Amino acid sequence: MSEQEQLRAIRERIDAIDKDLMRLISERASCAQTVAEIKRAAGSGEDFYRPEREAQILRQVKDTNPGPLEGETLARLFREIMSACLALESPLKVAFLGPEGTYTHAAVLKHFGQDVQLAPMASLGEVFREVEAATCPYGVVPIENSTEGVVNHTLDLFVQSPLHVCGEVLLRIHHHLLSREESLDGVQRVYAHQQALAQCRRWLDANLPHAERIPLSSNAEAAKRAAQDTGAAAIAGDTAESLYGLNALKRNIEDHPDNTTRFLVIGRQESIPPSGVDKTSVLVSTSNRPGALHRLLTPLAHNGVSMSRIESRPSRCVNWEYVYFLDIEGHSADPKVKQALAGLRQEAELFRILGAYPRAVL
Ligand SMILES: C=C(O[C@@H]1C=C(C(=O)O)C=C[C@H]1O)C(=O)O
Repeated sequence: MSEQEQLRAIRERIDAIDKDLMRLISERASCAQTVAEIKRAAGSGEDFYRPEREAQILRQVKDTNPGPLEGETLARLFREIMSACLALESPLKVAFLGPEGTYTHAAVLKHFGQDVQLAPMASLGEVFREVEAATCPYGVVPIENSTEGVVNHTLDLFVQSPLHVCGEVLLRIHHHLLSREESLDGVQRVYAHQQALAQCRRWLDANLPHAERIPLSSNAEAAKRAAQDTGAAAIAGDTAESLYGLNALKRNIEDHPDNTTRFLVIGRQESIPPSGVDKTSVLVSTSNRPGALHRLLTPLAHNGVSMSRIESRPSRCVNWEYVYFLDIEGHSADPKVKQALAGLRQEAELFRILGAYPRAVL
């Protein structure tokens, strides 16, 4: 067979596969519609999103991937198929720290897919309020960064909010220096979110030691300003770069190449059923007595439950008293986690399960 004939044959095969894919995806979408009809008929409300089921499907795709595509790549494609199917049932509206172009925006798309309805908010407080007021069923907020640590404002909002955690998103963060200027010599001011300035501190010290660093409410806001301002640059990501038509004077200026931010999905649902690979987040406080924290955490050790994170924040009620945020491995409904939590509850003055939710898959 000549090269032309070989190519024609393989392209015919690809066309036939595409037809099959189209038929199968449409059949899958009809099934999702039927799920919605069954739930509506049973009167079980308009809440069709099932995070634990989505996590299981994505995990299954990664675990049974036959190749040659990467498991992560195949899971991303399935993420979009599910997003489109869910939008057919009922479009999902998600509040996040806007404007469009923030890293939180990118986290929303990574977790929910492209078919989500975006509700950009001006502050983290507004994201919480929007979800509390049921204007949006879900919100996405940054919680910690691998270089800069915890986002204190988010933790403080959790202390006062009745909302629950129903998912987590991990996003590799690449920062670029974006500007209307043609070269670094023209940059006198750098706008960015405080976290981004901190994550690029060494690069800025070495390359723009004399430029003023101006913290703003978000990186997208910084990009917007840099687009209007001569002599200015912004630190922001890919989405902001294309959205605000800026040049990347330098890409990937983050001090740590594996710079990752973790986001939480917040909602009003009290608990998400176990997906098989889950985490539980808990808020506790204890009196300021010797050994109090040790006693508080003992039930975790006794039940063989591992804690992946502990953060403390001032309680804001009494000086030098703290609340602790714990992330533990497993779901609050797993027998040993349940037992550990019961012990913790007895030792703690304040005890609240913020949520049990699937560990990030993508
Ligand atoms: C189809 C369902 O609803 C939604 C859509 C899903 C999908 O497309 O696979 C999975 C979970 C839900 O978010 C369901 O409840 O199974």
